[in-house]
Amino acid sequence: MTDVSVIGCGHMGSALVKGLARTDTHRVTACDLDTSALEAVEPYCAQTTTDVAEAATAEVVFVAVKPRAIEAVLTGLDLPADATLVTIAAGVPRSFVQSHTDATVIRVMPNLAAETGNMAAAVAWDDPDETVAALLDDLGEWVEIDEEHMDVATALNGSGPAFVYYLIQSMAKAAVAEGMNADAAETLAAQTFKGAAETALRSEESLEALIDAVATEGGTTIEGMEVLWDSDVESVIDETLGAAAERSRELAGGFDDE
Ligand SMILES: NC(=O)C1=CN([C@@H]2O[C@H](COP(=O)(O)OP(=O)(O)OC[C@H]3O[C@@H](n4cnc5c(N)ncnc54)[C@H](O)[C@@H]3O)[C@@H](O)[C@H]2O)C=CC1
Ligand SMILES: O=C(O)[C@@H]1CCC=N1
Repeated sequence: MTDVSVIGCGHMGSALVKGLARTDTHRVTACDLDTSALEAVEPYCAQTTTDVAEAATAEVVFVAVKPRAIEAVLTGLDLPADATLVTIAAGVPRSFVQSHTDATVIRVMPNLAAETGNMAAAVAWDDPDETVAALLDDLGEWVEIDEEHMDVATALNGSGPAFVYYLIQSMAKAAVAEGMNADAAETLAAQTFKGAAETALRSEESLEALIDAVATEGGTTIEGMEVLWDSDVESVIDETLGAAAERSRELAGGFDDE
């Protein structure tokens, strides 16, 4: 049983609390200044508190407040050297967080699918931490990266769910334009993303081979793929991730570690 606290139970913090509640190997303290945020997570955790000192006794402390609020939280958080602080804030360097705490700092870029155990997370740490690795395993899939790639991870898997929702919506809209009922179109589009993602994750085949497997010779898929290959979709996606990554770099510019 790992004692975990989550400071900041808004969109991302509450997803972490709910995701951790899916297994019974954690004792979670949820901390927020906003009592309505705490009420929303109360059924999923051992205790809720508005007092950051109560959250400071956990073995692993997730800080899940907005980047602009992180300095105030760190200043009020007195963690011992044997604690681990996990920072998930976009654009906030690990060195900045480390300069405010004696705890070991691990930087993670998670996403909202933590709530359902389907999170994609990028992790930057000095040394692998088995306890944090086990927590992340419970929340979904994670990969270790160098911190210099955190800006692009923030764009790819942190912001990524929003981009994917947009693509699901676009495919569903196209089906509706062909006359399909909107609910049916959204279910089919979303489930198609889920199924394709599951295959992409589990298959040994390359993505090109997976496309080929769908595209029967003389069939329908190749007609659609020709449109995609001839379009500027790839460069638009490149710009989309580029803009989000650039914003992460801009945010980082507002923090220094002194
Ligand atoms: N929303 C998302 O999809 C993702 C967010 N993140 C990161 O997670 C962090 C939180 O983002 P969101 O959940 O979207 O923001 P949010 O605004 O939904 O939640 C922030 C929460 O922190 C609480 N808070 C503020 N000051 C506090 C304090 N001093 N003590 C305790 N609680 C305090 C607020 O009351 C609020 O409930 C950000 O740093 C963001 O970069 C990372 C990955 C994905
Ligand atoms: O939009 C944001 O800044 C946060 C970080 C990644 C996803 N949401």
